[in-house]
Amino acid sequence: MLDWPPRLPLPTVIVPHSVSAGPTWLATDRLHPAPSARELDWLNEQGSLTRRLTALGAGRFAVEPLCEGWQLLRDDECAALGAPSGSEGWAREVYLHGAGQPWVFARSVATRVALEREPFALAALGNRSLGHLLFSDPAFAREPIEACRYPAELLPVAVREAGLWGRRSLFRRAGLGVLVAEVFLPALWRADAARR
Ligand SMILES: C=C(O[C@@H]1C=C(C(=O)O)C=C[C@H]1O)C(=O)O
Repeated sequence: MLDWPPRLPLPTVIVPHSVSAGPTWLATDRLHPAPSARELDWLNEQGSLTRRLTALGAGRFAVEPLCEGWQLLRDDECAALGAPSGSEGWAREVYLHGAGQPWVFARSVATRVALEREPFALAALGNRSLGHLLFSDPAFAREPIEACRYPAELLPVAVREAGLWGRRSLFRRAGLGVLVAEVFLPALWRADAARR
């Protein structure tokens, strides 16, 4: 029997998986569905998260560096930094631990061009909190906070989960922009609920 029309093999659709594109960030009052009041309270925190986590953990706060180095920044990061797509920058990824548990995953980035122009000790922080540096220097101005459901594939494997709330904001000092993104992990919500 003639096989006509020929049965073509199912097309293999290769969906390019680009982590370089990154998440879509929105102002916290434009998120849909809207976060709960408790989630918004954390997402909109204007003060130092380091300070708030330290208070929630009754003083038990620690920064655990996960990875740091030069890399090509994601498109959403370049856009927020006002840098050309594919710019190189320093990336610092850490857990912020409260009461001995990872409560927040944070990724902070700045372009190489900006760091060469306006030196800043981002690469030399180790387990000291970046928040102390940013909030103790009045020359830093913070831009509005944006949030998203942070893509699971951008999280460390140990805490990888879909749908976690992330927020970011840009801290500016002269020609330097430090973009700080923080993702709230389930242990933080449990600790916060237990405190209320
Ligand atoms: C920006 C702050 O600094 C925190 C400290 C970080 C670090 O040490 O890498 C990263 C993100 C922060 O949440 C803050 O305390 O608000």
